[in-house]
Amino acid sequence: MTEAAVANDRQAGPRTPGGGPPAAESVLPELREMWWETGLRARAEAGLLTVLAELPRLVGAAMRISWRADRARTATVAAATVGGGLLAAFGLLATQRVLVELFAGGPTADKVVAALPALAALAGATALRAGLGIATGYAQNGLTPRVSRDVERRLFETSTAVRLEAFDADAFADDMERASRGPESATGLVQAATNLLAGLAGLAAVAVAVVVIHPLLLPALLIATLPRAWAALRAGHLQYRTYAAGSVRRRRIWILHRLMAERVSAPELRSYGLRGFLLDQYDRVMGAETDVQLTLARRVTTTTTVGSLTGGVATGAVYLLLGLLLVGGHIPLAAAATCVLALQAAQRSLTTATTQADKVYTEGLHFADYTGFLTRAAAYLPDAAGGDRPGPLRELSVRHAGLRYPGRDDTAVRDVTLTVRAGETVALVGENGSGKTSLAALIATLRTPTAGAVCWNGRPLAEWDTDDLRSRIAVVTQDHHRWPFTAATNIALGDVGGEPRRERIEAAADRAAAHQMITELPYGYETLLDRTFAHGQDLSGGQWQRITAARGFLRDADLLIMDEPSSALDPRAEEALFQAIRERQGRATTILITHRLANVRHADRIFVLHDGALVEEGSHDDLVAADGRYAELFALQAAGYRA
Ligand SMILES: Nc1ncnc2c1ncn2[C@@H]1O[C@H](COP(=O)(O)OP(=O)(O)OP(=O)(O)O)[C@@H](O)[C@H]1O
Repeated sequence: MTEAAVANDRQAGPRTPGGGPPAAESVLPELREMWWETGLRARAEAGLLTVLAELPRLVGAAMRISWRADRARTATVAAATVGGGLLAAFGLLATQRVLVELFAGGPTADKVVAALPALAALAGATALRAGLGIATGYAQNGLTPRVSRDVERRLFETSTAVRLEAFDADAFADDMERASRGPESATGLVQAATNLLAGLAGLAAVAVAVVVIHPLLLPALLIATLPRAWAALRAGHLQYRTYAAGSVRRRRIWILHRLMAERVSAPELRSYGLRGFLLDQYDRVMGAETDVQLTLARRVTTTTTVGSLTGGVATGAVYLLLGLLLVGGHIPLAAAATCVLALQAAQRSLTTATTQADKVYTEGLHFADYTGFLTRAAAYLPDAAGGDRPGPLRELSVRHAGLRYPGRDDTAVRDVTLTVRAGETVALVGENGSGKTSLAALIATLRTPTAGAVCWNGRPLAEWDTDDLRSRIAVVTQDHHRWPFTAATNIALGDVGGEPRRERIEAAADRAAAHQMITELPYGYETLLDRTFAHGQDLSGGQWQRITAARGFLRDADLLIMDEPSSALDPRAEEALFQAIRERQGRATTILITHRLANVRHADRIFVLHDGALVEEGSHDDLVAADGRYAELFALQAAGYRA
C-alpha cells in the first residue's frame, strides 16, 4: 500500500454499507484525526530550504535548553567544538607545510629535518583535537541526563497543575501524549545540534585552509561535496515524511499492541475468542506498514545512489582541475596534495553536518510539540495561589450552579441551588447521567461552574485558597485510582501532609471494613497492590473499594464526598461502611452519592437530580410521601427485594 493509499484509508474509514458504525469484523474503527497529525504533515511538506532556514533557530533553542540544564558542561562542549574546528584548520595548514618541505629539492634527511617543526605542530594539533573530542564526549554524557530531567520535570509540573477541564479537551490529551516525547527530543536536539556545529566547524576549517592554499580550490570543494549533501538531506527528509504520514498506522499498531498484550483485555480476549480477529487486524496494518517501509527504502537508496554518483563525478572533475592547475604551474605539488586530503576531510565533515542537520530539524519539530504543549497548557493553569484560608465548614451552598462540559451541547448541571449545613449527611440521587458526579465535582473544587457559584461559608470557592480548601474536603471518587503502592500507602495517600502513623491508617481501614482483609494479605499492610512489582498482589473490585473508602476516612475531613462507595461491596462490608458514614452525622458533613436507595434513608436530606436539574429535595419520608421521582425509584428497588 502506498502512503497515499494509507492516507485514503484513514480518510475513508471502515464503514458498514448502511453508513452506520464500523463493522467489527472488517477493520479497526476509524481513528479520529489528531490535531498534531495535521500539523505534522504540514511541517513534513516543508522543502529543503525550509529545513535549512529553520536550523539557526533550532540550534539556538538547543543551546538554550542545554545552558539551562548545565552551564559548565554546555560551555565545555561549545569551547571544545570551536577549538576542534580551529585545530582542524591548523592541522591542514601544518600538513601542507610538511609536504612543502618534503617535496622541496635536496637530500631526504635534510628535508625530514626541515619538516620536523611542522610535523611536531601537526602531531600536537592532532593530539589536542583528540583530547577535545574526549572532553566533548564526557561533557555530553553528563549533559544528556540533565537535559532530559529538566525537560521531563517541566512537563510533569504542568501536567499535574492544570485544571481538570484540560483533560476534557481532546486536543489536550493528544497534545500531552505528543509532548511526552519532549525529553527524548530535547536530548536528541542538543546532541544533534552539537554534532552539527562540530561538522560545520570542520567544514569551515577545511574551507579556510583551502582558501589559504589557493582560493580557486574553494568552489572546487563545494562542487565536490554538494551532491552528497543534497542526497543526505533529501533521504532524511523522505524518512521524516514517511514517519509523519504513518502516524495513524502507528497508532493503530499501538492500540493493537495494547489489546493483545495487556492484562486488562486478556480475559475478554479469551472468553470471546478475539485472538484471530485481532491478529488479522495486526496483519493488515503491518502489511501496509511493511509496504510503506519498502517503498521508503527504495526511494532512499535511489536518492543516495544518485547523490553518490553525482558526487563521484564532481570529485573526479575536481581532481582533474587540480591536475590542470598543477601542470599549468598554478599551484605547487604540496598544495595539490593537501587539497586532496582537505577534500576527504570536507566530505567526512559534510556527512556529519548533513545527517545532523536533518536530525536537528526532525528533533526540533518534535521538541516544538513539547514547547507548544507547555504554551497551550498554560491556559489551563489555575490562577496563582491566593485567597483567604477557609475556616471549618459551617455552610455549603450551591447557588444557581451550572456545568457544561467542553464539546457538549447539553448541560450536565443546570441551575442547581441547595444548601448543606455543617454536620449534615446529604445524599445526591438520580438516574445514570443525571449530573450527580458532576455536581459533586463542582463542590469538591475539581471543576469550576460555568454558571452560578458554589460557596463555602457564604463565599465562592474561587475566593478561598484552593489548597487549603482541598485539605478540608475528602473525595472518594466513583472511578477511584488503583495506586501502585502498598496497602498502607494507598490509604496514607488520603492525607499526604499528615502524620503517617500506622494506628491512624488502621483506624481508617477499620471504618471502611478493610482492616481484616488487609491483615489477611501476604504482607499485611505492606503488601504491594500492583502485580507489576515483585510480590505484588491483586485485589478484587470490592477490596479495592474498601481501600479507597479508607483513604477517604483517613483525614476526617470537614466535608467527605463519597461517590458510589459501595457499588462492589458485599452486604456485610456495605453495612459497616454506612455505619461509619452515619457516625459522622452531626459531627462532620458528608455528601453521599449512591443508587442503593436503602442506604440513603438515614440521610438528613436527599437531593434528587434529573437531567442535571434538582427536581426534589427532602428527607426519605418526605420524598416517599411526595410520591414523586424518588418514591418511584425507591419502590422499584424495594419491589425487587420483596419479589
Ligand atoms: N468529562 C466529561 N465530558 C463530557 N461529558 C461528561 C463528562 N463527564 C460526564 N459527562 C456527561 O455529563 C452528564 C452527567 O454525568 P455525571 O457523571 O455527572 O452523571 P451521574 O449522575 O453521576 O451518572 P451515574 O449515575 O451514571 O454515575 C452525562 O450526560 C455525561 O455523559
